[in-house]
Amino acid sequence: MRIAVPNKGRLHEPTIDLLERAGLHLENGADRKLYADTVDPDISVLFARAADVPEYVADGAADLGITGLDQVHEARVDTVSELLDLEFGRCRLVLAAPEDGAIETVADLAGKTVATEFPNITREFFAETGVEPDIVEVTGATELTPHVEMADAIVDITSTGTTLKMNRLAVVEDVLSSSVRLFGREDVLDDPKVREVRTALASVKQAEGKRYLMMNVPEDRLSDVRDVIPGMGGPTVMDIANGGEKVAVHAVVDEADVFETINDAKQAGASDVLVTEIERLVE
Ligand SMILES: Nc1ncnc2c1ncn2[C@@H]1O[C@H](COP(=O)(O)OP(=O)(O)OP(=O)(O)O)[C@@H](O)[C@H]1O
Ligand SMILES: O=P(O)(O)OC[C@H]1O[C@H](OP(=O)(O)OP(=O)(O)O)[C@H](O)[C@@H]1O
Ligand SMILES: [Mg+2]
Repeated sequence: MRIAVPNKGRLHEPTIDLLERAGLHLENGADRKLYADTVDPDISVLFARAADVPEYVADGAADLGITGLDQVHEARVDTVSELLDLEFGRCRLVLAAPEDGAIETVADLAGKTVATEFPNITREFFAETGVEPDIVEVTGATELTPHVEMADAIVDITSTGTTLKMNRLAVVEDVLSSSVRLFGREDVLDDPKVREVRTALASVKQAEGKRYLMMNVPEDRLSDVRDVIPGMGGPTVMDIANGGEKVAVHAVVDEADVFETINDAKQAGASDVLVTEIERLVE
C-alpha cells in the first residue's frame, strides 16, 4: 500500500510529522527522494507535488493521498473518496479584485479576465453564477496579475489575508474552504490496511488538544473529585501499592479544561497532580 504525500511546500513537514505521530515512521529519509519505506513493511510513501497527489492516487501510482481539498477538487478526479479531514493547511480560495477598483461583485466580471492557479474550480464557480469571464491560468504570484493588467481579478488562496492586503486586493466572494484531507481510490477503501492507516491518523487528531491527568485522592473524597472531572467517560480509579487510604485517579481532559479541573480537584482533596500529553487516542 502506498500513500502519496506533498514533497515540499508548506504541507510537507506537517504531513510527515503527522505520519510519524501516527506511528508510521519513515525509514530511509524523507528528503529529495521519490519513495520512502515505513516501519510497516506493507506501507510506503510516495513524494509528489501537492497538486499532483490526487492524480497519482487516481492513476494507481498510490492508493491513498494526503493533500489540500483545493487540489483534490482542481484535479477533477472522480475515482477517489475522502476518508478523513486532517484539519491542517486551512485556507480559503477566494475571488479577489483591486481595492477601490471597478470590480465589487461577481456580476462586474462579465467580459473581464480572471487569473488563477485553479482554472477548473474557477470555471465551475463562474458557471454557477452565469457570469463567464475569460480565465487565464498562471502557476504562481497570481496576486501580481491585476497590477500588470493581465487580469481584472484573481481566484487564489488566502489564510491570514496578508498577501491580499500587501497587493491591495479585496475579497469579492468565497469560492472554497480547504484543509488537508486523507483520501483514497475507491477500489481500495475496503482494504484492512487502508482502515488501519485511517484509524492511526484519526487517533492522532483525537489526542490533539487533550491531556492526561493523574492524581492521588483519599478514598473518602473520591466522589467529590469525580464530580469535578469533565470529559470522556468516567475517570479510571486504581489502588496504589502501599498507598494507604489513597487511590490514583486518571482521566482524559480537554486542554481548555485542565486549569480549572486541577484547581477544583485540589479543592476536592486531590494531591500529587500530574499532567501529560497524549500521543494517540484510539477510540
Ligand atoms: N497560506 C496558506 N495557508 C494555509 N494553507 C495553504 C496556504 N497556501 C497553500 N495552502 C495549502 O497548501 C497547498 C499547497 O500549497 P504550497 O504553497 O505548499 O504548494 P505549491 O506552492 O502549490 O507547491 P509547489 O511548490 O510544489 O509548486 C495548497 O493547495 C493549499 O491546500
Ligand atoms: O493569506 P496569506 O497568509 O498571506 O497566505 C496566502 C498566500 O499563501 C500562499 O502562498 P505561499 O506562501 O505558499 O507561497 P508560494 O506562492 O510560493 O506557494 C498562497 O498562494 C498565497 O499567496
Ligand atoms: Mg503556495
